[in-house]
Amino acid sequence: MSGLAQPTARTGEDIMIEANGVSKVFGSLRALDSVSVSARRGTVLALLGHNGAGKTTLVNILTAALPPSSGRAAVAGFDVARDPHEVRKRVGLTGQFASVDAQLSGRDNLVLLARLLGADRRSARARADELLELFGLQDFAARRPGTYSGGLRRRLDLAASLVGHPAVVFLDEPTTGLDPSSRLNLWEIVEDLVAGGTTVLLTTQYLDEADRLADSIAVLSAGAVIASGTAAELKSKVGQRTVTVAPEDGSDPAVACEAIRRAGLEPVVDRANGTIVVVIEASKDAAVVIRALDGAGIEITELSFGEPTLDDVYLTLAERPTGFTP
Ligand SMILES: Nc1ncnc2c1ncn2[C@@H]1O[C@H](COP(=O)(O)OP(=O)(O)OP(=O)(O)O)[C@@H](O)[C@H]1O
Repeated sequence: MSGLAQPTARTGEDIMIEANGVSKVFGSLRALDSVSVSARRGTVLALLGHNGAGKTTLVNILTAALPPSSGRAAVAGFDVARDPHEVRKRVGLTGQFASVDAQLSGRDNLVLLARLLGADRRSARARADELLELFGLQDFAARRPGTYSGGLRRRLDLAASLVGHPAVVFLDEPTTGLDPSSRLNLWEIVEDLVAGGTTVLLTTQYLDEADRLADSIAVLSAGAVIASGTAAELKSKVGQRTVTVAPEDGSDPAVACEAIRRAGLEPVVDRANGTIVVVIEASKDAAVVIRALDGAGIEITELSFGEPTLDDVYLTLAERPTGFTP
């Protein structure tokens, strides 16, 4: 009789996902061109890119479903080309739930998956119940997945991918089509999972999702990584932080601008909104603007900060085919 073993990474392994100069060629098409990405244990790596950028191909290589044409990829310290079985034992893939039995209840499906992974009946039931509780699915355990809402199906799908205690989970667009509260619920589940040491590779079209969940982001375009880093690093590459002030009605914008300039910053007047926009390097520069206007006797009726968003990053960096809508 056996339970579900937790396959471990190679001893001391901290980099759980690594692609090094990975290329993939399909006939005359170079789907991946020398892609390098990595993720440490217990972190989320997000892959962003338009349709056809190469995300699925990279995921297929990292899950040992497809061999790279050249370059090296490893998961949990095991090379995908040399040790594909070891890799497959350690990865969880969402989107797999469609392949299980539609006639079985949610719980019985999880039990069946655990049995297929070699657990005895008792351990399989225990693992199913553990996951049902973790995902708040106890009340739906006896129902068939076909009767579930979209949000419940995604949760069951994610639960199914975790049956074998994978060290690395691949989430392919996990919240597409979900309502805001179901998205939030799934994000919290992913955050708990990562806090527990699981490493996640997330592909998403939602930049707010990458912003919230990802420790690092790689932007893929036409098979190549065109930018990578934390969300903050990517934002600072493409955009500037600004502070926008609205001086009181009737005040002369030229006087306000002169005061800001004397304080060492460069203002721009937005005539359409009657506001003044100042590019700032640090939060303390906002105080400089306020003090400068106060010193000139100008009241401020509105004050706001502008941060570049990941949308700015994506739209600036990613090469977009005609007709593509992010
Ligand atoms: N088995 C294959 N044979 C030939 N070409 C392929 C194969 N798989 C993928 N491609 C091509 O490789 C390129 C990258 O495809 P891939 O599916 O990796 O992109 P993607 O970023 O995952 O896109 P999507 O968001 O649409 O899933 C595309 O041009 C695609 O048509």
